[in-house]
Amino acid sequence: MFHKTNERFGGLSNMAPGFPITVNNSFIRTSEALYQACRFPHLPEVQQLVIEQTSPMTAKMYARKHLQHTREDWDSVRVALMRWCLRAKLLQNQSTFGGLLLATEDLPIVEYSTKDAFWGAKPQSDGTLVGKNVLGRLLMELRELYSLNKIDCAQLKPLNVSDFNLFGEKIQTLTARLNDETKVVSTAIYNQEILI
Ligand SMILES: Nc1nc(O)c(N)c(N[C@@H]2O[C@H](COP(=O)(O)O)[C@@H](O)[C@H]2O)n1
Repeated sequence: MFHKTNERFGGLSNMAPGFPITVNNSFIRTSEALYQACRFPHLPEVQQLVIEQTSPMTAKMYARKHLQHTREDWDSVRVALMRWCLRAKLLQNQSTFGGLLLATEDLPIVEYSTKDAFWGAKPQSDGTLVGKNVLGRLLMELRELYSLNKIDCAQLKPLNVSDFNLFGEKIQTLTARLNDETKVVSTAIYNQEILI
């Protein structure tokens, strides 16, 4: 289970600092900011302000102010967008985020949340956690693919949804960061698997 970003597995949270993502040459501090920016592909100026926020929570709060302008199909694409944002976080932070994911071994991953029973699970009076835990499920899915070397560790193609844009331009294929040592090893294994 993860809750606060400064705890052992806090890096699994989209709110965790230290796992930046570069999209179309734009530096994005957190997967939360990237995910929230994806609400507004038709409003580059709102995306800019979301991404400029120095904390992921203020990025989310800023997006909240513009909720009424969220893309109309949001509810049907948000899980796929979150999956893609997590893939992007992993692609460009393999030695850190990838290491953390693998360190969870085969434990269940649950985001403890007092308010969000969709992405996470909420504590009940009997001590259990109840919720859809969609973020935890996506993280477990990603962990499985990553641990089985079933992920391309060199690049990530844009998601196949309409208007997948950042600052007025189509999101291009993302590439891994060159100084991410784990990537090199994982990519080699991935490529071997493809070649076999
Ligand atoms: N308000 C809030 N505080 C936190 O500490 C959280 N971890 C979250 N959850 C994250 O919010 C994102 C979803 O945002 P939407 O509600 O869909 O706009 C997602 O990253 C959750 O993990 N929320």
